[in-house]
Amino acid sequence: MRVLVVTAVPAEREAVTRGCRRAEPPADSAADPPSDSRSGPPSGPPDVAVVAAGVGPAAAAAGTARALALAERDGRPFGLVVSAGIGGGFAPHVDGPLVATAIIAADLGAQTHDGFASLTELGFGTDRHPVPLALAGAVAKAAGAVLGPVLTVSTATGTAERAAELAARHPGAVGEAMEGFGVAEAATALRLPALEIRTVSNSVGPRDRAAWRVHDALEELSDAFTRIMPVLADWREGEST
Ligand SMILES: O=C(O)c1cccc(C(=O)CC[C@H]2O[C@@H](n3cnc4c(=O)[nH]cnc43)[C@H](O)[C@@H]2O)c1
Repeated sequence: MRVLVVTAVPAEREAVTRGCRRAEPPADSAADPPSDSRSGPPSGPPDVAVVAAGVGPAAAAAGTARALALAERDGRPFGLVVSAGIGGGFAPHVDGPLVATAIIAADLGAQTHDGFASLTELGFGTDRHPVPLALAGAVAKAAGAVLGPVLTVSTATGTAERAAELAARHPGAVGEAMEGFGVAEAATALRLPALEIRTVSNSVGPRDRAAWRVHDALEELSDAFTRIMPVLADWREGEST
């Protein structure tokens, strides 16, 4: 199965690519026969393509849609789409990897007299995409990641008040970034499952660029992909979500 990984910037794409290349192939089927017929023989490493589509949900959606369409045209369709990169963590998740249990557009909607109304609440569509939960759980286990909703914003949070507002609206949210919902929108348009994995570069809250751990987060992103490649290799489209 082909996997499309979409990042925002080239540095994230290169980190993911490094991680994929380091991954050991799954155990040889001759040495380790499958434990049950359902799983079938272990497959080889997944065919992973990594693209840097740009920062923000619109660039992410456009870049994902383009990559998916070209693959369809070439007769080499993708079976899974992953939004990956650095992101902000909601306390206490202030470092390490995060895997989305839902991909939520947190500022897609309208300001009303009663506060923010999401696209879903307005009746104009959806503000959230589900993920294949069994796969997300297996990916999180392999990566040592925290599971929870990951928010997509067009405006990165820069105050404690905004962080608290988002956390109150989305109980259990573990992270914030700017591309996941765009990637998931494009994947959903082609009826493909989507995941989001982030490694925390900063805490969601007061703007403090000096406190960002971008290099560490990129190294952790690379390591996460080394760890999850065997999981992606053995996942079959249409498996229980
Ligand atoms: O200049 C700032 O204060 C600032 C604060 C948060 C994010 C940015 C970005 O330009 C984000 C660009 C890029 O990184 C991802 N990212 C990383 N941390 C966060 C975050 O806390 N909130 C949203 N996005 C974040 C994001 O996915 C973008 O690709 C600048």
